[in-house]
Amino acid sequence: MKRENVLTWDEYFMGLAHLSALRSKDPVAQIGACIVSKDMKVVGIGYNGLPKGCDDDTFPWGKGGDYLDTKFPYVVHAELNAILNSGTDLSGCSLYVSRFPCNECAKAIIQSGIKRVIYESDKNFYKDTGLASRKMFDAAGVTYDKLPYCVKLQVETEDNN
Ligand SMILES: O=c1ccn([C@H]2C[C@H](O)[C@@H](COP(=O)(O)O)O2)c(=O)[nH]1
Ligand SMILES: [Zn+2]
Repeated sequence: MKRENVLTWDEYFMGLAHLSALRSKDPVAQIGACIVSKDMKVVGIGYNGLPKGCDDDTFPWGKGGDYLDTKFPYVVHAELNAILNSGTDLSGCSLYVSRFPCNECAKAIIQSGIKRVIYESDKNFYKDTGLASRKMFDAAGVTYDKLPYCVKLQVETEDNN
């Protein structure tokens, strides 16, 4: 008899986004993103991190003080990294991301041809950045759906092997 109660597709792809987020060096926010094609193949994955050649130990990770001494001007957002890592046509794809995208990521999402965003945290959703994202998504016909926090990485035990 087959196993029941396996992960749904949404849980599976959001789970991959979470796994990717674990690579982030940001001490405050670890964001993961996973792009999925119409035929349910993973075509891009990413997390928030510094651009190539920018040393994790040299660049700042703080949020306070001078703008140039904070992480904000330097970190590549998870969604953008997933798009840049994909190297393929993303028309009609879905993007799973652990936090609702900021307006800069929204622009990249729209321009890449992604048509659906599935997110978990709505930390940005009601901020100006999230409002701008929604305004652009609505105009461009990109849908966005919130997933409940239901994804847990399960450690194998003898019982569930
Ligand atoms: O759409 C987004 C927005 C932000 N991020 C990344 C960028 C930073 O590393 C953190 C945000 O840090 P806070 O301390 O929560 O301000 O998240 C992203 O990947 N995608
Ligand atoms: Zn962003």
